[in-house]
Amino acid sequence: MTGPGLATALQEFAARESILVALDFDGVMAELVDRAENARPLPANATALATLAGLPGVHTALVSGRALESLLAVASPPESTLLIGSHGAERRLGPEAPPLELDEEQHRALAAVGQVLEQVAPRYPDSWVESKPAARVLQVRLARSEEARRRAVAEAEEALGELTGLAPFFIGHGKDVLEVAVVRADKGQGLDLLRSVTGAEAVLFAGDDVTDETGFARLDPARDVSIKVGPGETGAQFRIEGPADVATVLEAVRSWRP
Ligand SMILES: O=P(O)(O)OC[C@H]1O[C@H](O[C@H]2O[C@H](CO)[C@@H](O)[C@H](O)[C@H]2O)[C@H](O)[C@@H](O)[C@@H]1O
Repeated sequence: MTGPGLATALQEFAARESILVALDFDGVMAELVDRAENARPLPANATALATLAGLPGVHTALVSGRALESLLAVASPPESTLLIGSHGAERRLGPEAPPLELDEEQHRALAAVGQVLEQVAPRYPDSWVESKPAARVLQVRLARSEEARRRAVAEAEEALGELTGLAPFFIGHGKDVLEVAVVRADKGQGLDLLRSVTGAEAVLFAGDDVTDETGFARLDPARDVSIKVGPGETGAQFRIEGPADVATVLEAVRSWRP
């Protein structure tokens, strides 16, 4: 899995009385796939998460850019697992998840953004637009070439730049996606919220995408553990190769629980 540095950090983390294990979904719990609705957690990751979720003093969470509804559908998380969706804009911290409410101006901005992306997508075969409660996402993973993916995103950004007179919207880049949200949220805020509602002494967070960097930045290396999954620049302390290594990390935490 890991170097000795990560093994030691996990052992120290697991020894704390109350811990939060928070995981990104796509590219961490699940391998990336062409269509978002087809992603599923690797069975070993799902089992390891469920085992941790049942231990005293262990809080578990999924912290995802997905809409909460989509996260629930693909992840089938344990009942007690806290959920952060839409990069922090949606939460399920108990049996009920309060619906995300947009004001009229935000609805108008979301519709305009959606229209722009819907105009760009057909020019790049097999690109499509995903709808989320507070965002629209141009999905270009299946576009013909790297150049086509780059052009689709650049074209969308240029057209978005011409929109005026709307409520603010926020552009984010993920893996083969351009995401435009009308609610400002990030995974760092999501982790802060989870830390405060759980009262956990220490937090482990694993993520694979640029959007996870705000989460890594919120962690304190003296007590928390941040893990980048896969390649790419990162501010995380540790790195593992891919989703297939996640279960090993979770099992290590379980094995060192007092
Ligand atoms: O924060 P995450 O849980 O990693 O969610 C981020 C985005 O996940 C989805 O897109 C990504 O996964 C898809 C399925 O593997 C893949 O096809 C796509 O290229 C990836 O970017 C989701 O569709 C987005 O809305 C999320 O923001």
